Amino acid sequence: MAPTTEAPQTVEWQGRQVPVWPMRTINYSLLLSQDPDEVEKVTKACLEDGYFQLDLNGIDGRRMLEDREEVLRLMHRFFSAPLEAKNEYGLIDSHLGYEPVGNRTGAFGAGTRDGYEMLKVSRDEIQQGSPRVPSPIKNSDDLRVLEHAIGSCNTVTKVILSALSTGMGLTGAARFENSHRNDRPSTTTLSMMHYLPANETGQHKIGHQKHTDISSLTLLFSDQWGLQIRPPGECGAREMGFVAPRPGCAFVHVGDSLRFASGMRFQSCIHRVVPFDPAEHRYSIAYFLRAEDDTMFQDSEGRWVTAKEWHDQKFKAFTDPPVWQAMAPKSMILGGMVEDGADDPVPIVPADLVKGAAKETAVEA
Ligand SMILES: O=C(O)CCC(=O)C(=O)O
Ligand SMILES: [Fe+2]
Repeated sequence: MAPTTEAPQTVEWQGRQVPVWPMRTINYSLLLSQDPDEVEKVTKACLEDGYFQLDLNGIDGRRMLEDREEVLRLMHRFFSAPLEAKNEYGLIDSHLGYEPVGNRTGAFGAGTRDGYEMLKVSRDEIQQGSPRVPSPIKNSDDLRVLEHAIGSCNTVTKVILSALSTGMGLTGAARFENSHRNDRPSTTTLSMMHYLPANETGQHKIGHQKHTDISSLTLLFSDQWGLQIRPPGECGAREMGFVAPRPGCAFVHVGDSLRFASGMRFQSCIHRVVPFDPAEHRYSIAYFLRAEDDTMFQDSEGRWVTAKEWHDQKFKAFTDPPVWQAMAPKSMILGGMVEDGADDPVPIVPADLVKGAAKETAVEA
């Protein structure tokens, strides 16, 4: 592996040095022309790591970056609206609608809840021209912002998917794009997340639980620290470490569906979100490119499932109460990826704001 990042190798978090994992950087403009070296590089990144930084600086990616800025502005406005307005439709479907803080398990496992609110907009609904979005962002300018962003994210992720098909030597109907056609129903969605400061949510509502994504590819934007990953290692995924935000880049990672579609050859990325600075509001945007609903693949337990079934079962595992979640196979939450040791090798030195959460981690480990 050839790491290409200027980020520090460790960073201080909660009183100890935590790794900042190096990773490959893929140039979007080169990928757009299917540059053979870049195709090989992105394929290797998915085979060996399951993630990479996508550099969108330059004429081809700049439009995506501008769309992202517009979405960020819209998010700030939306999330400051009253709860009743944001929750006008509630969670319409698991890939569509509003979820308040605390709907899922939190960053530090059983007994904690998540510390973010989230609005998801379905790509299919945007394409059909009748999206159900809450009134604070329902005017025509806002809908255009969402349409542009979803259009850009769709193009960018399809370019990556196409390079991966080529890199894996797939042809004709076997190419990954053929199970991600725009006119077929899917749970593909744009997800906008707002993590509240830990001192507002309290010590038991923090971050985002450790998981792999349901999706084929996730295109993730955030300027702020907080995302952690466990890179795959020879004896199972290694220690939790941070992903350094990079200007003009998106963090792209492989989710379960593409790992399954690759016959388990691609790595699915184990990640979670923790409060890097417990006093700040954190904003992130994730585009989840998902396979057509009726795509069949063999999951981590060897069962034949459709993309929609995997989506619904795993979403349920994310939102189930801890007792039920503990009964779900571990391969559900982590997509069959294996870990080496606990998330945090030594118990976290408790910072005042997350004292309860740190205790939970120590117990869990
Ligand atoms: O907020 C982030 O940076 C990551 C969110 C995430 O992992 C997810 O929504 O699946
Ligand atoms: Fe995720």
